[in-house]
Amino acid sequence: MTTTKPVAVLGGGSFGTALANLLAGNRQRVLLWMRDEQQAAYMREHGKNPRYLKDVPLLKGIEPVTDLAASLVACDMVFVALPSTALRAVLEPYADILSSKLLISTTKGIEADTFKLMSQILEDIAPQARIGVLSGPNLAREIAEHALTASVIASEDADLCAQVQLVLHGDTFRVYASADRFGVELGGALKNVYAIIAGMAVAMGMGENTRSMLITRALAEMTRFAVKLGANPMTFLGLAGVGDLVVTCSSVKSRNYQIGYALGEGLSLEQAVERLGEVAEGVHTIKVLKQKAEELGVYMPLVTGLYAVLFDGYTMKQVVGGLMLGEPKTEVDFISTEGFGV
Ligand SMILES: NC(=O)c1ccc[n+]([C@@H]2O[C@H](COP(=O)([O-])OP(=O)(O)OC[C@H]3O[C@@H](n4cnc5c(N)ncnc54)[C@H](O)[C@@H]3O)[C@@H](O)[C@H]2O)c1
Ligand SMILES: O=P(O)(O)OC[C@H](O)CO
Repeated sequence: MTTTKPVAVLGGGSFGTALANLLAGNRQRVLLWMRDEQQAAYMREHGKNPRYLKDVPLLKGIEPVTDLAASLVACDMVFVALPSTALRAVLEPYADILSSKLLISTTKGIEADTFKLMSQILEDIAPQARIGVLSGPNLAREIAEHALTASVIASEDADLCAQVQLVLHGDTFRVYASADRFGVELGGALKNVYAIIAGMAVAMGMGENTRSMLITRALAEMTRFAVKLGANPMTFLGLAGVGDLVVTCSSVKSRNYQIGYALGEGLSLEQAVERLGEVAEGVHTIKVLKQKAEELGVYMPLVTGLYAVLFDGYTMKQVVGGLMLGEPKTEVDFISTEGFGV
């Protein structure tokens, strides 16, 4: 299916590039917006991104551009693939133009001062816009290399979901719809924190039992937190919950995992971030999440442990000791514990 107007993708990084190719592969015209004119000029001339997914040819139909206002005016559907730290500042000046658009966030982060998810920021900026979230186990590199992939478009607006399915569905990319925007988006933001822990654990030589324990307890922890905020726990059993958690905690292609791996090798957080040179949202999320969990009184030992290692000078060994020797507990939160006394 092709729409008559081009589709806008905002962000010239890995995900913006992969998404633009996916859309162009479905014969959509794409305006791929980035802030750097030199980068856009290089992409127009060489048909490749000089910095991200460098070896992936850009498909015909993608126009790298730097005029944000003109790009937004030209399109009805806008995918946002900007870092969470930049999204509000970049888009706020264009509130009027954004009001009539379909805005789909792909950014998996949480705003520091407000604890808002990215689609909530889009709502703040353009309350009249139609808003959705695309999330799932979606490593940019694998999408660009046509690995079979599934994702979730989540919105209260069923027509928006259908339109996004139409432009993205293809031989290698399948899109499921969900009405639980909050749960889908929260899952994508929370899993980054656990991927840092997983990377760290791998660098320190963890076994397969340990990986399984970590991912499963991470799922329990993030679901407990999400339920406290009013989310539907069932969403966490889907692609945007456990699906994304598994891929991000298992893949060396995940940047959050790479940050954790570097920490496990003994680098400081600053060194790890510098070595990566790309966005790893979990580095920001851990701070606000720890604070929010305390505020809400939600038990999140993995989050507390990672925070202690990153910012309070604890060693991984001390934290792991505390976790393993903690008081005995029952397992799945949502099963009755009557008679267990815990
Ligand atoms: N890469 C993936 O596999 C993937 C998959 C799904 C979702 N995401 C999400 O997409 C978002 C973007 O990640 P990415 O992988 O593209 O990051 P990236 O590090 O590959 O690229 C980030 C891009 O944002 C640009 N940028 C930074 N600050 C900017 C600003 N103020 N104005 C305009 N552009 C700015 C950078 O120049 C760069 O082009 C993140 O929230 C990430 O969680 C990424
Ligand atoms: O590379 P990461 O760690 O930002 O993860 C990318 C995607 O979110 C995986 O679904």
